[in-house]
Amino acid sequence: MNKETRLSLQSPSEQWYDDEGLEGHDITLRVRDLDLFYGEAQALRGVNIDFADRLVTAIIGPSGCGKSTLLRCFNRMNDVVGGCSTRGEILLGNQDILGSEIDVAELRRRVGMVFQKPNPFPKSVYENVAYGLRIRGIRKRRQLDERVEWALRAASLWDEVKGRLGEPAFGLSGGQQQRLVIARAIAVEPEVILLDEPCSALDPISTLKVEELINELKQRYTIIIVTHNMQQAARVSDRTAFMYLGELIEYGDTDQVFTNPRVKRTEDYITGRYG
Ligand SMILES: Nc1ncnc2c1ncn2[C@@H]1O[C@H](COP(=O)(O)OP(=O)(O)OP(=O)(O)O)[C@@H](O)[C@H]1O
Repeated sequence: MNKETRLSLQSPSEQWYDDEGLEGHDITLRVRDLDLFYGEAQALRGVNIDFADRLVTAIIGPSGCGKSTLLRCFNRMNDVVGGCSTRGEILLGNQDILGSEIDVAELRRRVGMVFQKPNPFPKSVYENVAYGLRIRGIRKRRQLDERVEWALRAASLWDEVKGRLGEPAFGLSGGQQQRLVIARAIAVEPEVILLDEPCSALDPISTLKVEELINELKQRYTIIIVTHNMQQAARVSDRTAFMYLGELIEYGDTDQVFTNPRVKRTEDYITGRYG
């Protein structure tokens, strides 16, 4: 985003947009003047934000501020909500993903999503990861085996499941299921990984494992995480976006946002004055 665009986004002390930490990173997703309506109700208001490759960006803000709505725009999950409409642009590379000509299945391969509750398919551990690969035309058993192993290793799960690949995924613990879902997403080589409260249903040890995994995965992907947990946002993210009532209020380096927020509203939220 050029400086003029940046400045035009800021009305003093109401909003703050700082993209200084983004140098040296490719911008994967560019959101421009994004408005979203559920019927008559406006849930996103003029959102402008860039997300960079090989960084983790946390989206924080009080309940109902539009975090999940924004995240769901990135792989068109809002399409299934009747009466939902958008204005503006979201560019993935050079392509506006809100366009009607977009192949939504291919978009969801490029932009993988992990939800609050682990949602493995009712299939074996192996088939959960192999499923998307088969859809992409990989049929040879050896190739599938290699790719499944690679994804499970990348999701830090291989050692725990290598002896039970044929068993139902539902037999895994919640934390293992969440890492399996992450393996399923990365098997098909996405560019962006969306995480919507990925640890809220997990115990502290599983949470730690998923956070460690996020830290490893960021070496290869653009990661965007919605979380209510301030400590988690501070631990796992490089960049933080604070939203309030559908607007992006503050965006900057995570350390700066947490230690020296530029907008009073961000400070109030971070210090627990509301939300
Ligand atoms: N399917 C829907 N239909 C109508 N309104 C919706 C729908 N989903 C969300 N909303 C509304 O849009 C606004 C933003 O909701 P959203 O779920 O994105 O917020 P959030 O910040 O993720 O909240 P939370 O932290 O509680 O998950 C809220 O006012 C919510 O009631």
